[in-house]
Amino acid sequence: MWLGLMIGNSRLHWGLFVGEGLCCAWDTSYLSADVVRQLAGCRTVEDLRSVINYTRSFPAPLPKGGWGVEMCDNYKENWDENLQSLISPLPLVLASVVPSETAVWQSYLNVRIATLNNVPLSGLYPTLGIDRALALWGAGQVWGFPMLVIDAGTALTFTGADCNDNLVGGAILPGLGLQFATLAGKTGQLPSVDLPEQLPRRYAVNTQEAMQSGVIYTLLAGIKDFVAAWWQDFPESNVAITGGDRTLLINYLQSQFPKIANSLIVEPNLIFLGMRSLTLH
Ligand SMILES: Nc1ncnc2c1ncn2[C@@H]1O[C@H](COP(=O)(O)OP(=O)(O)O)[C@@H](O)[C@H]1O
Ligand SMILES: CC(C)(COP(=O)(O)O)[C@@H](O)C(=O)NCCC(=O)O
Ligand SMILES: [K+]
Repeated sequence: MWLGLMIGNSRLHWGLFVGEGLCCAWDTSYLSADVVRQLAGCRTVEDLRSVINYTRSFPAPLPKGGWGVEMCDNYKENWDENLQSLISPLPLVLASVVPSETAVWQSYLNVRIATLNNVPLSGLYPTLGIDRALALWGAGQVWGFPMLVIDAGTALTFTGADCNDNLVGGAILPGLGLQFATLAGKTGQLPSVDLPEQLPRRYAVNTQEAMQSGVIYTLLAGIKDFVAAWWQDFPESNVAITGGDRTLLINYLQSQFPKIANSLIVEPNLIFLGMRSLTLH
């Protein structure tokens, strides 16, 4: 058993694995050095449960048809045994795009840091985000290359590889939350605005809806353009979407560009699908 941890710019993403089987995944906020020490002392899954201030129920097995289901079933059968048999500290594979948060984990004794060198894609440039490389590798492993990954996280990224598992490249822009936060934070009169569940009307007659319209319609047009351009070059390619805003974005896309929405693979755990097949744990 081992833990996968992806440190993103908004929060921590966790996966609990048995071998290459992903048993459950959840998110938390950043943890203090003190909690990291407690985590290292966990001897059972129950300990883990009490130490990590999880935001979703844990352990929440992945939905049927999820990843490593065979492993999970096997794991559930032996649940009691597994509760007793945690190696302590539990092996941790850590990937991070936030160096200041990585430092907090240096005290954890059983940690391996995943780097670009561990990702079997070619043509990676040295400063590429490890989250982007892992998500692309994970998606390509499951659905094949060529592949384009859209990660709707703090930043929104496009990352694509061709049929030779070679990075073609991609793009980075502010994610949905960041766009709204920037508007509210860097102007004198614009308010904080929540992301609407549904696509707002395009022509707004109040400030909040005008901000929602501007950010969302422009982002949707951008996504459409990137995906269309990718399909021109790689007509047979799958396109996968992940990240904390994926569900909202799919809802909006469904209203505005249903063809694109229906052709996207929506998968919250792309990074862990990439992490599970690295040969470092
Ligand atoms: N509980 C939450 N905490 C933070 N962001 C959340 C949460 N639930 C949904 N989100 C959305 O997820 C986005 C961040 O995506 P995520 O993939 O978690 O980021 P990162 O990987 O960069 O840490 C935010 O823009 C926000 O709109
Ligand atoms: C682009 C990112 C900020 C995305 O981070 P996230 O929104 O997932 O937290 C991260 O992948 C990163 O810091 N990348 C380094 C630059 C690059 O990928 O070219
Ligand atoms: K991300």
